[in-house]
Amino acid sequence: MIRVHVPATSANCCIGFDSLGMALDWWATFQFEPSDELIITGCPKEYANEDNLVVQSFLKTCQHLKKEMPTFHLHIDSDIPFSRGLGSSSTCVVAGILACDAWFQAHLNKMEILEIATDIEGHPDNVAPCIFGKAVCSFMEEGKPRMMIIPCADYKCLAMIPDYPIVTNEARKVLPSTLEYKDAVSQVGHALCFLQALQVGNEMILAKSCVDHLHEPYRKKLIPDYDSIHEQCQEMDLAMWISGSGSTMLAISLDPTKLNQLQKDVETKLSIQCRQMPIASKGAWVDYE
Ligand SMILES: Nc1ncnc2c1ncn2[C@@H]1O[C@H](COP(=O)(O)OP(=O)(O)OP(=O)(O)O)[C@@H](O)[C@H]1O
Ligand SMILES: N[C@@H](CCO)C(=O)O
Repeated sequence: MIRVHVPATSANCCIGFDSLGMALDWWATFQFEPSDELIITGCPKEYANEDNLVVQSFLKTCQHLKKEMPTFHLHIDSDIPFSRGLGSSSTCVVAGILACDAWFQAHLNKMEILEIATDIEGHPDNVAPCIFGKAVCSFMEEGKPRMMIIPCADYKCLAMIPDYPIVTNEARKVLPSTLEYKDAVSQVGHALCFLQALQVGNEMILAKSCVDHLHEPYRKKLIPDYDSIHEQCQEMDLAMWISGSGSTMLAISLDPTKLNQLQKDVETKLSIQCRQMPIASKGAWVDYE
């Protein structure tokens, strides 16, 4: 039996649209056993068929390795919610690729895995930290991802998870096609300072560098609770962003008491479910039985 353990991720991190993400210490497990036919358990019925993203990612990896697609029993054990901006689709993609690699003992290296995963997801910002852990920044060069791992100071994360989904494809349709030059200049400055503050643990600069021009101004309209949470985070000098394409919002801090206070307010005043976790220091991994 092959078991793949895969972390949730928070992409964009405010200023890094499609190019920055971090792995969260919140794990899903995907178990694969040989079987005479494809069986999928542990997920809603509508996903229990060959279109399942895990199965499709396994198939794509078979094609890459020039191997026949085997049949297996896939059991998914995940409480990472769908379409909430916590990288649930990336967990499926990375799990399918790693399982196929393990099945055929192909020993793909992590960059090859990232290339296949990016091809499937369309952008590397979730799949890269899912594979490598920590925070990862990336860009695309002639269709291939280039990336750097960013070691992070000891930040804790608070995920504030509304009870409504936002499908990534829909959330991409609200984005503009052009950007003012002055906004591009502002974005570069904020992004550079964000990365440095993330590494060295400068919480004040991290909070101030959370100003985005690429997606948050457009997507916040899809999240009715954004404005009040954003306002409270600004008052508390807390870094906060729309996680992935939403609807989750993530706040991070070195000081757990600040996150506890925010969590209490968000749960009681807005009835939004919260969960705290550190940044995951490692990425997806496989074990065998
Ligand atoms: N446990 C699961 N079982 C089967 N399919 C899943 C599972 N989790 C996620 N998926 C697939 O991923 C899709 C959700 O992807 P989507 O990109 O909309 O959201 P997300 O990955 O959760 O958020 P984001 O990309 O913003 O972080 C689902 O429609 C389904 O196809
Ligand atoms: N960068 C992606 C992450 C969600 O998959 C987006 O914001 O659309």
